[in-house]
Amino acid sequence: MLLCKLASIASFLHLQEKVACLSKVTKGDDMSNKRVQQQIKKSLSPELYQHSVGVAEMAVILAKQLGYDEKKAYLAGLLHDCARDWTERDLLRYAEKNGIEADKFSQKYPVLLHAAVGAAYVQDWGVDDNEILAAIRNHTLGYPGMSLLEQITYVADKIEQGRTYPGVEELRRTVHADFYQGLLAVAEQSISYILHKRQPLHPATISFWNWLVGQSKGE
Ligand SMILES: Nc1ncnc2c1ncn2[C@@H]1O[C@H](COP(=O)(O)OP(=O)(O)O)[C@@H](O)[C@H]1O
Repeated sequence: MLLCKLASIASFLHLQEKVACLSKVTKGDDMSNKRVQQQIKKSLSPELYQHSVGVAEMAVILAKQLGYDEKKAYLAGLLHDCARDWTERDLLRYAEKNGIEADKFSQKYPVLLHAAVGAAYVQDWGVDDNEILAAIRNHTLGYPGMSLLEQITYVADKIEQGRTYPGVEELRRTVHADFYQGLLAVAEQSISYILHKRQPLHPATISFWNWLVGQSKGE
């Protein structure tokens, strides 16, 4: 009888241990998320941090609209510009040291490396979700066949609440009415902006545009 009671107490304690362990893992996730949030706040200028929070919040709105994981969308948005404040020299040096390919275009315009460098850099903070890393890596140039999280981050970057350029309100309306029409309109706006400044367009963005147009025509 006593043995039986002891056994049931032991099994109860074992269960409790298991529950405690499980909640530690969950807590650990929340804590590491918190740590990442503190890291990013420390790493950015107040303006860029505000933009990043804006992108994270808009990414959550879009994730809700599209039925995507809101936590992942938030983190991708928050971290997307983590290397945007770096100097050209630091971007080039980091890329070289970490085996990040700087194509001819990026060698000439190293600011474009902030996306790929950012995706490598956040791994030091423990961010290892491949979808989030890809969303950071591709948020500036785009490419054909972007994943949903990459598209969300790309769009959120251009229409977050802090953006005030002419036409942004209309873009927000289009995105919320039909995300894919909105994506096309956002890409059109940001490509036109670069062309208007008479700047060259990265080849990945040309392919991205051609893909988007094809998609919109059902090709
Ligand atoms: N697809 C592209 N091709 C060539 N240059 C680009 C492209 N996208 C952005 N740029 C240029 O890179 C710089 C930084 O881009 P980005 O970080 O997206 O702008 P912002 O600081 O407005 O968010 C800008 O000067 C922009 O003109």
